Amino acid sequence: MRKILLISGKRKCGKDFISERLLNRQAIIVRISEPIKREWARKLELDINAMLSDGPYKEQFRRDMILWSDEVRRKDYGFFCRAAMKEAPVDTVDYVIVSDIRRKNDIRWFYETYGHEMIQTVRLISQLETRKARGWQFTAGIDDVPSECDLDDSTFDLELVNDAEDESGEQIIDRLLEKLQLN
Ligand SMILES: Nc1ncnc2c1ncn2[C@@H]1O[C@H](COP(=O)(O)OP(=O)(O)OP(=O)(O)O)[C@@H](O)[C@H]1O
Repeated sequence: MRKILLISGKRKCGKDFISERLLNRQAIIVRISEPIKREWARKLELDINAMLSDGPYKEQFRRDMILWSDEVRRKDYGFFCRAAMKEAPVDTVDYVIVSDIRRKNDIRWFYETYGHEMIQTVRLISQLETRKARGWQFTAGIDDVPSECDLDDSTFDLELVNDAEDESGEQIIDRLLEKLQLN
């Protein structure tokens, strides 16, 4: 593993979309939300595949998962970062893309665990209109809590606007690779 990309951004700004288009470059995607969803699915006997997909199924559990995972994080802020990295075959690839960075403590855990040289932070930004067109609507308890807002005042190695609809994602991926010099 040579580099870890930590990708953050508000809901529907394209974190999964962009991460998936980076995949053919000796990379895997790691999602911090995965161990959370697995545990939740096990406890409540939910459909784990629907929970992991980007469809609407997971949305009905989002608020409760935030509350429960915050409780776990209060005792151990790196718990889910550690679990997600442990589950993934990170040593078989050059690049690890963490596609759902949401908190300052997530970034802190990666810096502390892997060192600053290995980490690049990326913030995706989309206008409200774009996010609405992609299905986002403001939800109290989700859009106004730390899991969505903690990184609003942070700085990143790279901020990238993802407003243009570009099914191949090629333009934005080229800009990302060029800026981060990952080619
Ligand atoms: N540049 C783009 N061109 C075309 N469609 C896009 C682009 N970026 C994102 N989308 C589409 O917008 C929708 C939301 O993107 P995505 O699921 O990646 O967002 P997200 O940031 O991961 O959201 P969440 O935080 O809710 O999981 C998806 O249907 C995706 O295909």
